[in-house]
Amino acid sequence: MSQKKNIGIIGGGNMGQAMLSGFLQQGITANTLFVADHSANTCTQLNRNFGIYSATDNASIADKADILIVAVKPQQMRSVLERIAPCIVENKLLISIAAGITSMQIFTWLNKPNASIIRAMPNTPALIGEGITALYATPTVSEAQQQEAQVLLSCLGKILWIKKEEQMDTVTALSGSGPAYFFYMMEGLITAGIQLGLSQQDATELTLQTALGSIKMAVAQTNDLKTLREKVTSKGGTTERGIQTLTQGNFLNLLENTIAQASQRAKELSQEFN
Ligand SMILES: NC(=O)C1=CN([C@@H]2O[C@H](COP(=O)(O)OP(=O)(O)OC[C@H]3O[C@@H](n4cnc5c(N)ncnc54)[C@H](O)[C@@H]3O)[C@@H](O)[C@H]2O)C=CC1
Ligand SMILES: O=C(O)[C@@H]1CCC=N1
Repeated sequence: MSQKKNIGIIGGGNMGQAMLSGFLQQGITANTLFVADHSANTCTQLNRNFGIYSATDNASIADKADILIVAVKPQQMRSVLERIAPCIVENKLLISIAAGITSMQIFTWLNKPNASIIRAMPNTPALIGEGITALYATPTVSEAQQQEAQVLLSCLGKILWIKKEEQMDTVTALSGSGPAYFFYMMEGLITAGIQLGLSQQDATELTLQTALGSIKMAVAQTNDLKTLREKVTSKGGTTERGIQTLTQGNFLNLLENTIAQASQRAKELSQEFN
């Protein structure tokens, strides 16, 4: 991707670094990427590992950036935004990836009702360009800025625009947190395989390739998910017994509750750090 805008990221942690990797892999040049992190150690590592400019002073990075991504924890959002507010001049696009924190809170903490704010919810597969980022643009964001955000964040994988901001909490619970659920499930399958006599190496290879193959079939959409499941499930066979066990354990209910609870937590984060 070729672009001339300066991209700033405040917060060079897990998600900040996943985004940085995605940008660099897609050809955004290191001399247009600037990261602020309050840890001097992190700044040194970012500079060494990614060859980008990094500093502990948020305002200096906010000043340099045409597009500023704020990637600190929800609990740090208020103090970070209040301090960088003078740097958020007209035409600068601010993208927040913080779970739960609403655009209303961002406008209030910046004390800039006309600032251009986009809320984004990426996920860690951004690291390898296989993420999905949901985006919500506030009414102050121009068409051109939406396009800029879309082009930039497409470096991380797919993009999905959301029209209603309240849906961002569900999105956060589903795709923001989602990689953790898949990793957890794979951890569990590997452990089960080992407990039933497989070596760690064999259980891992069987689990990961099965996950990869299943995902590829699901994405190919030659059949819907139910049909794909039914094609594995022989009558009176092994899968049927396995699925029965999941059903008896209320697996689908558990998943529904998982997303509901994670979404509820996003709402709480917003209230806690108001
Ligand atoms: N980790 C994930 O999978 C995802 C995280 N998010 C959101 O991204 C944000 C960051 O999450 P993570 O990267 O997981 O957290 P993290 O803790 O790994 O990274 C946060 C970084 O911010 C730095 N930091 C803390 N206070 C700061 C300050 N005042 N000024 C500058 N830097 C500061 C920390 O040193 C740290 O490197 C959160 O708001 C989270 O909701 C969104 C989508 C996915
Ligand atoms: O767990 C969290 O709060 C963040 C938001 C989505 C993924 N990680």
